[in-house]
Amino acid sequence: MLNITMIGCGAIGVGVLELLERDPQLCVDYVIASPGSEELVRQRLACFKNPPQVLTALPADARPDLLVECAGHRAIEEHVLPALERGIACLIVSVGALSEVGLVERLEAAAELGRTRIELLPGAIGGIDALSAAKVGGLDSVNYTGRKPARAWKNTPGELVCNLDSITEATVIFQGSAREAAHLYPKNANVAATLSLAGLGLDRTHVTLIADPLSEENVHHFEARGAFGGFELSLRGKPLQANPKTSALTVYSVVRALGNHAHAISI
Ligand SMILES: NC(=O)C1=CN([C@@H]2O[C@H](COP(=O)(O)OP(=O)(O)OC[C@H]3O[C@@H](n4cnc5c(N)ncnc54)[C@H](O)[C@@H]3O)[C@@H](O)[C@H]2O)C=CC1
Ligand SMILES: O=C([O-])CC(=O)C(=O)O
Repeated sequence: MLNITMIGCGAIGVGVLELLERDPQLCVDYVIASPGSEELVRQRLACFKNPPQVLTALPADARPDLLVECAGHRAIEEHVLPALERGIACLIVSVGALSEVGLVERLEAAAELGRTRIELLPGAIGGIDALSAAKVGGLDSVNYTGRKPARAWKNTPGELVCNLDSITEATVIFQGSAREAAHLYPKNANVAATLSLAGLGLDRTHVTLIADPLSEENVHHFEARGAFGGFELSLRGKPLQANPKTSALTVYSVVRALGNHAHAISI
């Protein structure tokens, strides 16, 4: 059995815990919450048969097999970097945090120091295996478009581009590099960052973000061209009820990755 620590327990975290209840090979012992939110998180977990312990930091003597981040960009600096230095293998969904200049190198150095690894999860997108394989032969272009219902862009800079409550047609709210998208939209452009880290890099991956009042889905579309040929993928993700910014596939991606660490066959 693998002992797991989970950072953050919101829409993704609760969804993951619900699914892991079925798997005797995976046990989440600790949930790390933001200071001040511990009681709220304990209430969220009250319905679980064996709720994890809720803390604000990993105890100094704790030695989980895996740490999985489901919290947000700040959690990478706060929890993932120190855990890597302590030799704890980490899986993260807030991949957009790696758009901060120098953070990739610091994570690499921390993992080398701790003789461990950090795994960037695909989250809401697919095709990362093919894209990163295509990169080996050389890529010419990767273009990504993220289209979400207007409500998913609340409390983002998209509110300065258009009135999200009154737009009647799909409206482009951002065009630029994946690095800029991930920085401006930390809760909506992790996919852009993941595609760029697998492919052409944060500065050469072109990103378009769209608020679509007529859509009920989070649609992730990308096209890649290179020595391998070309491919395009359109993924129409169902948003989570608990957080319309986040697609349900992100939860399943975390559960799949954790299962792959525990089970005899990984796929
Ligand atoms: N790679 C991907 O495809 C996707 C990645 N994400 C990432 O996952 C994150 C979480 O998504 P949701 O669960 O939907 O958000 P949420 O807002 O429902 O839950 C996040 C939880 O983490 C907690 N939290 C935030 N910062 C923390 C910290 N530094 N330490 C401990 N706890 C912290 C919050 O209090 C909250 O309870 C997003 O912010 C985004 O960065 C989200 C969707 C897709
Ligand atoms: O969950 C999704 O659809 C994708 C998402 O929020 C992100 O890329 O940050």
